[in-house]
Amino acid sequence: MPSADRSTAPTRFAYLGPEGTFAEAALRILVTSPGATDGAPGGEDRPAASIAAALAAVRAGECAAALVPLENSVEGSVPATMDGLVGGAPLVVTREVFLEVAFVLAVRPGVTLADVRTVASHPHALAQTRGRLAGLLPAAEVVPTASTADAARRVADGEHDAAVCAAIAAERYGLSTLATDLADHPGAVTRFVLVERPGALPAPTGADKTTVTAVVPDRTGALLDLLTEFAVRGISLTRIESRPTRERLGVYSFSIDCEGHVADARVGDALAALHRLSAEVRFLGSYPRADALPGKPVAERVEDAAFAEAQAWLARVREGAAG
Ligand SMILES: O=C(O)C(=O)C[C@]1(C(=O)O)C=C[C@@H](O)C=C1
Repeated sequence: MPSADRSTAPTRFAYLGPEGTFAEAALRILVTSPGATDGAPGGEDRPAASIAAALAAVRAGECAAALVPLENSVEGSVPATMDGLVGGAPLVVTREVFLEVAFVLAVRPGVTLADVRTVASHPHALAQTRGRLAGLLPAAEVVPTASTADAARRVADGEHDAAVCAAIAAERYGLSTLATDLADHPGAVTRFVLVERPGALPAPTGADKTTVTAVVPDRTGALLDLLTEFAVRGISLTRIESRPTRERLGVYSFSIDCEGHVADARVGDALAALHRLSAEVRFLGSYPRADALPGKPVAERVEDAAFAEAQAWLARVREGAAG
C-alpha cells in the first residue's frame, strides 16, 4: 500500500507516547493484524510528545505514518487530532483500529489513597473516570497531562502522586495499582487512525469508510444541502461533528465519516458534489473498516453498475441518440 515516497521514511510509525499509552497498544494491534502495513520495514517506532508532534513527524517525512486517537465511545472526538488533520499539509487516513480502554489508578509503591494530593492523566481519561475519582479521591487536584503514560512517568518521577493509566503503563514505570476498572462506563472503545502523507489509496475491500471535512458556507440550508448529497446517493454516515474554523463565530468545518470507498461511484459522486458546494473540502482518506462489516445494504439504483449505465445513457443522448 505505501508509495515509494512513504516507505523511504526512516521511522515506521509515530504514536502518542511515551511508552505505555493506549496509542502504543493500538499500534501493536495494527502491526500484527491481517493486512498490516509495514511503514518502513526494519524501522523503529517513535513515541511522540503530543498528537501534534506525531502528525508533524509524518508531514516532515521523518515517519512513514502516525497512529493517533480520533474518538472515544464515551468522551467523543479528540480535538487535537481533528484540528491537526484539517490544518497543515494534507494527510490521509489509511487504517483504523478500535481498542477497548480500561484504566487503573497507579501510584509509587507504598503510597496509599490517603497520601494522594494530585492525580494526573490525559483529559479524555480523566473525563472517563470522573465519577470513580470523585469517590476515591474527593480532595485530590486533577492534573491534565499529554497522555496517560506521560502521567504514569511523572508519578514515577515524583511530580504527581497518582496516575490514571493503562495497566501496562503502571507496570512499565514500576508503579503499584490502588484501583482497577476505574471507568465510569465500562467497555469504552477508542478509535485510532493511521495517517500518512497522500499517496496510493488503500484498495476497496467492500467494507470501507471514507473521511472528509468541509467548511459549510454561512447561508440558510447549507448543511442540509451538504448532507443531502450523501442521502440521495444512499450513503450512510457513521460520524458527523463540527469544529470551529477559528476564523469567526458561526463558520464551522464539518468532519464526516461515511460508508464506502471513494472508488465507489456513489461516494466519488457525493464528494465531487461537496466540492461544488463548499469552498474548502478536504479528502481525508478511504480505508478498510476495523470491524470489517459490510455496512448498510446499498440500493441497486446507487450501485456502481447503475451509475455506469446512467453515464452511458447520457453519452448516447449527447450524441443525438433517442433518450
Ligand atoms: O493517553 C493515551 O494513552 C492515549 O492513547 C490517548 C487517549 C485519548 O486521546 O483518548 C486514548 C485512549 C483513552 O481514551 C485515553 C487517552
